[in-house]
Amino acid sequence: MAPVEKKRQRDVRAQSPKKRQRVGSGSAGARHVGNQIVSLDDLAWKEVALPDRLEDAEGFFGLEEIEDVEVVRDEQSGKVEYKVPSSESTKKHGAKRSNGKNITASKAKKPANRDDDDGDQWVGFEDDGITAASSIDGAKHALSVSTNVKSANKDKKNKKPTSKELRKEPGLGPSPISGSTNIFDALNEEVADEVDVSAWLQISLSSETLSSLSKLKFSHPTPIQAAAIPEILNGHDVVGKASTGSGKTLAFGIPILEHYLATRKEKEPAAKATETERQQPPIAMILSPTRELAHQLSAHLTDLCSNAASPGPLIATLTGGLSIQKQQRLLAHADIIIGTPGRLWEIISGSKGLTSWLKQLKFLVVDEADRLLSDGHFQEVEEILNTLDREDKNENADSEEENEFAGEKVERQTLVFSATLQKELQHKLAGKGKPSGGALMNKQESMEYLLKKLNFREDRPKFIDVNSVSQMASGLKEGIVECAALEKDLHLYALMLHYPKTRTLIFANSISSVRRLTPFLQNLNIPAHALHSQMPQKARLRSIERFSSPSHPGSILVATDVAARGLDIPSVQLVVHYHLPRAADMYIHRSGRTARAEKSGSSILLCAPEEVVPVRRLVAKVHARNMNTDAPGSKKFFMRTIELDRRIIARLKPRVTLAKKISDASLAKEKKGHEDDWLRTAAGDLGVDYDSEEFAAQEVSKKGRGQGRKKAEKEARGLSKGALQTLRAELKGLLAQRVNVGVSEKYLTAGGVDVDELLREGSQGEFLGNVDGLGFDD
Ligand SMILES: Nc1ncnc2c1ncn2[C@@H]1O[C@H](COP(=O)(O)OP(=O)(O)OP(=O)(O)O)[C@@H](O)[C@H]1O
Repeated sequence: MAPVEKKRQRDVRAQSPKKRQRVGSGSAGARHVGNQIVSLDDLAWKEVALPDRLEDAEGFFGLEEIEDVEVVRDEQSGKVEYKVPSSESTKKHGAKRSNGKNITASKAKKPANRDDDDGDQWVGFEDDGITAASSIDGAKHALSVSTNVKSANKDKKNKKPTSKELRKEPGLGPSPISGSTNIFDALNEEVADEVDVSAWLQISLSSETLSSLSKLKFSHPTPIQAAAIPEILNGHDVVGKASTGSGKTLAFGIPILEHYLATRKEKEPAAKATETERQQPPIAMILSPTRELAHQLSAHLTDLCSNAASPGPLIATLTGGLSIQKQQRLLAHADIIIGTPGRLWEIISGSKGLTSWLKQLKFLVVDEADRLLSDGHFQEVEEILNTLDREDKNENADSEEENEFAGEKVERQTLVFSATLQKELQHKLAGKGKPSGGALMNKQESMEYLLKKLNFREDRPKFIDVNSVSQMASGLKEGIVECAALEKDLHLYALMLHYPKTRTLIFANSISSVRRLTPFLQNLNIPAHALHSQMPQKARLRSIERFSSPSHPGSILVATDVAARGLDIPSVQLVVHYHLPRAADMYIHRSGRTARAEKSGSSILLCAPEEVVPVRRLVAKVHARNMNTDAPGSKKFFMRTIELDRRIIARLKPRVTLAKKISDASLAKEKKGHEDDWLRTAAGDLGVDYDSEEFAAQEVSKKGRGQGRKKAEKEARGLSKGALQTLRAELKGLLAQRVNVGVSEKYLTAGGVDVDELLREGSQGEFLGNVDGLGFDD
């Protein structure tokens, strides 16, 4: 390998401690100095004199060069070593490191060649690969060194760092290496993958967590993270409320990771133990209202943890629709359990040894707490909570009711998060009144009840509300498209054409609507995927995967409210409410699938004339505080009415009519197939013959509700294969045709490309009437 000559430049970025650690461990090669391999920092760097005219150095402070160094990289491990001629190495370093074991450098035990570096704070390079930065204090120390150097650089005219100071930095800046192996560039790439995380120093976190955050490129905590993490680390119960997409997952995920790092890092790999050998109880249990959210939480925490620790915590995700046996095996060794209440309860109630371990949980997290309580999950949540606290019940209680709330204070911390919680609950919680029990509790009473059931370890959990003014993300723009109830499909299609190549989530209120709308849009060449709770779990995950795929930025997901909560799919730019959300909180959560993590996005309600009043009421509820307050941070709320040009709508109608006919026919045939199967099975069970024609004739003779729909279904079912093919061919022809918008020469095609062009060329007046674009420009 050719000897290389390299110039290095001080890298002024703050590096994460982990990075330093990694470089440090690479320098373990220094133990072999006698064999002419030295660490990067121990090479005989020479300072390069800069010409005077580079007085402010343009960032080139402390350029150093090195000669006669051979850079060797192990292809398999990627480890980099630096070889210098024997005489050079012994001249500079030989006397220093004859025995690797003795070279455990720390601030106190500096290598001999740094004896002249009095006052040096840098402790990142240690020869045994363990840096002082691996402790919490060390991390802060190391980061603050980098940060200080960075700010010193900003002020470089006043204070030029000495070469000694520069040597504190790893020196992996741009590298004009001559030679065939540009190994320094590879290292630089790694550094470029990380960001300055000094803004996180306000929270006391371990170096491993900081390193992970750096790799995730999370340069600063979000407000809910900054407020909640310290409270959780201090052992408090927390009820956290923050707008959608504001980072609530890591607000509880980071403290769980910190606990793991502090207590478990060195444990035996879990996979080695058998079920009966479980050594330690799980640290945390996280309850999620939906399967998709549970899997997403798991992925999010895995990202955080796997970057921070090896081995990282074992995360078991327990949701319905996937093999229960596999989940039971995972659960046996899990450090973190994430699950939907139904499957969790199924496993917990069927397992004998598990309960005693679960009682020792350190954290119970109730994500999307208000949803967990409603929508039929509550009974299972209650069962799980009762199980966790069973031993704590007062055996002498006179009545079952008294017993219900007689739980002793537990050790575990309880963390409750959502974008929609009512602060009033906190006050209620402190009150003496007994909740009115039974299934008919309203939502607020139910929440109060849940909070009591959660058996907080403190009398009053810390209530953190970082968005007391608005639950909606600040980058969200909202609008309404008014249209006749029977024209919603048409307007939906027109909207999709207005937003080509836009990742869009369409919400409908029923599974049957999702089943209908998805093929309808597909017939119109719109890349739609379905998501609802009756789909097999694997198909659900596949839909989300396809919808999220970066290679298909214009994917559409048609979903029920199963997708409304918590789902974090990158770059969803538009949410369309095909049906009005049933409640204000659902509007917030649905709309919260866009404009996440400080990005922007739009939410549009398709609204029939008779729905205008309920919409206004709903919107008023959501934005009530915004509209009534001058509080800082409140913005003037403005919901635009978006008018789609009638001429365009009229010209799209034939396509839509055909697409509907085709999808209705396919659905009716499918439905008939299912019905026949069901009736045949039922008839078989009863021991009678089933004749579908005879059954249909009897149905038709009955009068009453639903006969119109049934008739339409029958007609759709009656379309022959050939007729269906003719319709498809007709639609194909229409999709390929221009849609003349009258005055304009422009045209639409199903691909939507021409709409783009239309808008770009200033013809939007033609296309959109008097609306500015879609009304979201300011
Ligand atoms: N400190 C941070 N800096 C930048 N991005 C972050 C940070 N913390 C989290 N994120 C990102 O923000 C996005 C939203 O986070 P998360 O899903 O936790 O939001 P949420 O508040 O739980 O939303 P919802 O209420 O909809 O469930 C995620 O993509 C996450 O990776």
